[in-house]
Amino acid sequence: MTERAQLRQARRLVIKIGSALLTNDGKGLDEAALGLWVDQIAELVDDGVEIVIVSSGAVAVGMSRLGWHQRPDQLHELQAAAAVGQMGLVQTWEAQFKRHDIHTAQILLTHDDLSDRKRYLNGRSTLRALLDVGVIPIVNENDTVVTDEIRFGDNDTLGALVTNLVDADGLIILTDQVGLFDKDPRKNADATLVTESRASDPALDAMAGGGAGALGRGGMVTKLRASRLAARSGAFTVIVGGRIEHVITRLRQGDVIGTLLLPEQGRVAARKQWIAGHLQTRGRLTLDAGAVKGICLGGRSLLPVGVKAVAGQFRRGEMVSCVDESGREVARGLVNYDASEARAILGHASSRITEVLGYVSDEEMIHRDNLVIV
Ligand SMILES: Nc1ncnc2c1ncn2[C@@H]1O[C@H](COP(=O)(O)OP(=O)(O)O)[C@@H](O)[C@H]1O
Ligand SMILES: N[C@@H](CCC(=O)OP(=O)(O)O)C(=O)O
Repeated sequence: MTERAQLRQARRLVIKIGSALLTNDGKGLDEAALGLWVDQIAELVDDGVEIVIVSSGAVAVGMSRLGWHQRPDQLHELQAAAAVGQMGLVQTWEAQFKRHDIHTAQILLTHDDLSDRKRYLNGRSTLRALLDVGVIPIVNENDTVVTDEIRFGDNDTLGALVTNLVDADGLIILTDQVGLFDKDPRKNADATLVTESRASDPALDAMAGGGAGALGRGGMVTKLRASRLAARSGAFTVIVGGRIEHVITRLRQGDVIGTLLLPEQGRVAARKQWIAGHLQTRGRLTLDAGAVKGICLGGRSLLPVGVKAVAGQFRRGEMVSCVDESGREVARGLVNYDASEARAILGHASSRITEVLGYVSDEEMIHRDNLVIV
């Protein structure tokens, strides 16, 4: 498979759109451009792709609504502008998606939300619940409450953290340049486009050092850093020009536009490493000998039939420890059922889950992609 085919196969994508692009370089919200992206995103949704949008532009839209021509230095003025602009931003997203009968939801996050374990999990469940019912979350930083120290600093990082959070296949960063160049194209006429690279390649650091535009905050440095963060959960990143005609549709078709930055490891390996490193266990499943053998030696998923006991209180998607009958931990993984459901279906064949619970979420108690053997 060529690397661009990953875009054709993606089932869940995060699309981040920068301020300069959304506001047509500060001339107010570019509703026409936004409408064109929405049309293309609606096609992806039709195709079964789940989409999360990370939309910058609150400060820029607020500035334009308030008639401010220069980005203020004072934090409280920035926050005020963001509060005004966020209204315009979400109204526009909502109205544009309504044309396609697609609902949107506003999600405002701070760095604190993603570093606090409970809020992280809550944020994750909310986002997943929205995706499950076909709603498109429109995410931005919660500019009203953040202070200097806890600011993400830029929405590129937020986009990558959301990519990790929802376990997306990829992050698409739409910006005002057609992609990452080997030097800042606004200052160097001979700059050439990088079409594909490993996100981890150190040679990229020197290329991205050119600073940001007047409205954007991060420039390419934060986009590169975002691609490395996204790579931690095995996701690819594309940095691409949002003004390229049919940009999202063309990316989906596998066209070579923009800069594709690839993770070092395959998705499953990276995701397992990320799971192992990031999550604490919330409960314990005791497995019978057959299940231990199946998951440790056979690389199988854990089915309810192999579970003998359930301890602790956990929700769907949380991390549990799997122990053998002597209590020795053999694996950890993200469980598909909450604790009470798991207690109800333990020991049962997967074909009986509907009979026992009245519904079935997944055949597996823990899917093999979400299991780490310890
Ligand atoms: N190597 C590079 N390739 C492309 N753009 C670069 C590079 N170095 C710096 N830049 C600058 O990064 C800007 C995009 O970042 P930014 O202004 O933060 O946009 P956004 O609002 O989309 O996040 C470009 O306008 C460009 O001037
Ligand atoms: N939360 C801010 C984000 C600013 C920001 O990161 O902008 P950008 O570098 O254009 O993605 C806003 O909405 O204005």
